[in-house]
Amino acid sequence: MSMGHLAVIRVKLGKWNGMESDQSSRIFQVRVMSAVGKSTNIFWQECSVGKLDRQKLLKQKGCVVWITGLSGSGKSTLACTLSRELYSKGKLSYILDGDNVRHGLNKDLGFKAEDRAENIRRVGEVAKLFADAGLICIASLISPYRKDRDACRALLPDSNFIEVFMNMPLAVCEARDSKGLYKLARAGKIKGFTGIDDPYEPPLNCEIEIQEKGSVCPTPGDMAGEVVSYLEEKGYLQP
Ligand SMILES: Nc1ncnc2c1ncn2[C@@H]1O[C@H](COP(=O)(O)OS(=O)(=O)O)[C@@H](OP(=O)(O)O)[C@H]1O
Ligand SMILES: Nc1ncnc2c1ncn2[C@@H]1O[C@H](COP(=O)(O)OP(=O)(O)O)[C@@H](O)[C@H]1O
Repeated sequence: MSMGHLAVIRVKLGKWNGMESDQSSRIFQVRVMSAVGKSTNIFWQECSVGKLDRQKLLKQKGCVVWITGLSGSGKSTLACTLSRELYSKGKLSYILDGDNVRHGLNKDLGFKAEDRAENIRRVGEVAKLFADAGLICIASLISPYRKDRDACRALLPDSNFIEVFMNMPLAVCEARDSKGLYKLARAGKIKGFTGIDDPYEPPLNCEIEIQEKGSVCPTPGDMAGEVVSYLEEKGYLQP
């Protein structure tokens, strides 16, 4: 038995020292003490309301839509358009945007490789909780390193992590430069800017790739439509 994961065993009937009993169902629980990371002497707490119950209530399935790409590639635009489109269909989503999360939960992190890794790890854990809550969690971060994104994927049952790669050429992102950051990076005023002097590792097996057709970028509505079609096809928008 993995000490990190399986913390509660349910046994039908029988008496056993050290077990708690639920009189009505005659189901007994063994509470297993675990050590996870630096936490010792901890117990997993079960609740009778589970993910399936919440999904039934919300009439949808919890999952993570993870949008990755360069600054200016359209991550936030897709996230917002998708959230609005889902809302209009009566589906509940929540956006975890890198820029926003760095205003609170991750305000102690910068842009060194280890800070970016910790940024992605924390958002991956929070996204997992949102998916467990039954929501369609839209994570929108540069998330430049493949191994960090793959670690987030590994937190969830495989099909519940939908990686969307904003495959926009650097030249397009730089020409947009809506925040003026590329200009500062080119002038050497920002060091370690993704795509300029810091790496971006494209996904090898993403579920959805958004790219130009010819040299025309799909509209925000088209990009969101592609993700909604995927979610519909895979049954995420049903109980
Ligand atoms: N050095 C450097 N490199 C890249 N981006 C930078 C940097 N410094 C600040 N910014 C701004 O921070 C936003 C990216 O934050 P993320 O949390 O998504 O980044 S990461 O996933 O940890 O790499 C990013 O927002 P987006 O443009 O929405 O991607 C930038 O506005
Ligand atoms: N599909 C698109 N077509 C045209 N312009 C877009 C599209 N998506 C985003 N943009 C524009 O590009 C800029 C950067 O988009 P944004 O969503 O902020 O990117 P990111 O979150 O990846 O940094 C914004 O000015 C936005 O309006």
